[in-house]
Amino acid sequence: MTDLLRQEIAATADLIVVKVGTRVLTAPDGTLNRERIAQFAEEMSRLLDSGRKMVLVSSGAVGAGMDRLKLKQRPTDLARLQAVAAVGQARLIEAYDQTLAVHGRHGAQVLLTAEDLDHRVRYLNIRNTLVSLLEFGVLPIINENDTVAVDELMTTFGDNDRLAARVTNLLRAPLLVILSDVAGLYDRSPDDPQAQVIPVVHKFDDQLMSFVRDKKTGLSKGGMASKLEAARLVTTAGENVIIASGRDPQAITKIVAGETIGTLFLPQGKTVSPRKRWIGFSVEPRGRITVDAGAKRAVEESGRSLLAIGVVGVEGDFEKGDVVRVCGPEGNEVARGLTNYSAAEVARIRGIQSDKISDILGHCPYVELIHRDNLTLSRAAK
Ligand SMILES: Nc1ncnc2c1ncn2[C@@H]1O[C@H](COP(=O)(O)OP(=O)(O)O)[C@@H](O)[C@H]1O
Ligand SMILES: N[C@@H](CCC(=O)OP(=O)(O)O)C(=O)O
Repeated sequence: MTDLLRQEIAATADLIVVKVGTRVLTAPDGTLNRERIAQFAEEMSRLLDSGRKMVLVSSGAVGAGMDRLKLKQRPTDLARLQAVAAVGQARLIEAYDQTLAVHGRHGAQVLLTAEDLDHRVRYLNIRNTLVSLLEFGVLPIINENDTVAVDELMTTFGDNDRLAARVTNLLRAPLLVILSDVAGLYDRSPDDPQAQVIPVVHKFDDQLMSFVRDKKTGLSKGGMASKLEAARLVTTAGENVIIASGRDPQAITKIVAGETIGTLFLPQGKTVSPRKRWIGFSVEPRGRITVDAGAKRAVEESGRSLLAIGVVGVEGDFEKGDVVRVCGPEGNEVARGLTNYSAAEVARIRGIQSDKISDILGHCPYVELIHRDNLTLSRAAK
């Protein structure tokens, strides 16, 4: 079953986003592994030659910068990390480009921040640029813009795994491949000799999250938790993710041949429209609206718009047009949506019938607090 599925996914994935993490691209002392970069570039060239469109999300700027500046240890303070990444980013692209050129291909540097993807216009500009690069037969090589973004360098969450997921959703790519130093998602700590790779994940549940055994080290920051979050973002939008070992120099080639390697995460439901992907899986929400059980059902099960009458609470400092979380009475996120009213307005009209909104606010531009066309369910629709 899984093998047939893999073969079908491999055969139909005309556009593949590949994310390569720090652990694969750097030696244990943190410096850049140029041999691995050359292998990736060669593999990417072959796949481009075979007619697939490929996008690479590559970490490794800090490692490359350490090489250049002859640092033996990864800096721990932010400004120095950013400086090292700025030096290294140029080296990283150069290293990819050298091998790509041997195969008649070119790499293009694309540096992005989470905020770039929050803005609808910038988001569409990024999409247009990437699509044009693909039409030129060029390999876009994406990294977070470390000079301005601090998330990926310092925190445990906003890392290249999630950036890769957002780029996959932006391009509507059918497959995201995340390459790391592990063979896939293990059913227990990777250090445990009994640990087995889970070949396929059908559903995101609490048990899945319980397999995460991240130990934070100085090297990479995302860990398996952020890989699972990336997989959730992509599969909820209706596409596929494979986590596999980047230590295998043929990993992508094998995946494209439909071989059973790594962990395959299957789509969680129907394919989600491009605009709803942006709302649900790209933008960072600016606040939270808590709704009662009836409104939760209306949104989640009946696909209805959210009305003020079902709102019981509001948090955050959002404006009209911002994306907010919609949470049920127990606090669980039900959906994300573009709100028609600011946080201050929602606080005044919560629990109110729609025809009374203008009595309170003096105007009522919209009957719905969030229109259903602007709502994306956080769990896939059946
Ligand atoms: N259940 C698990 N299965 C596999 N790897 C896991 C698991 N839980 C935690 N990990 C850790 O996730 C690490 C990979 O993530 P990360 O360090 O962010 O690598 P990368 O630099 O490739 O992004 C592995 O080295 C492993 O220690
Ligand atoms: N952007 C930085 C850090 C990337 C990073 O740590 O990411 P990852 O290894 O994917 O968790 C770099 O290129 O070195």
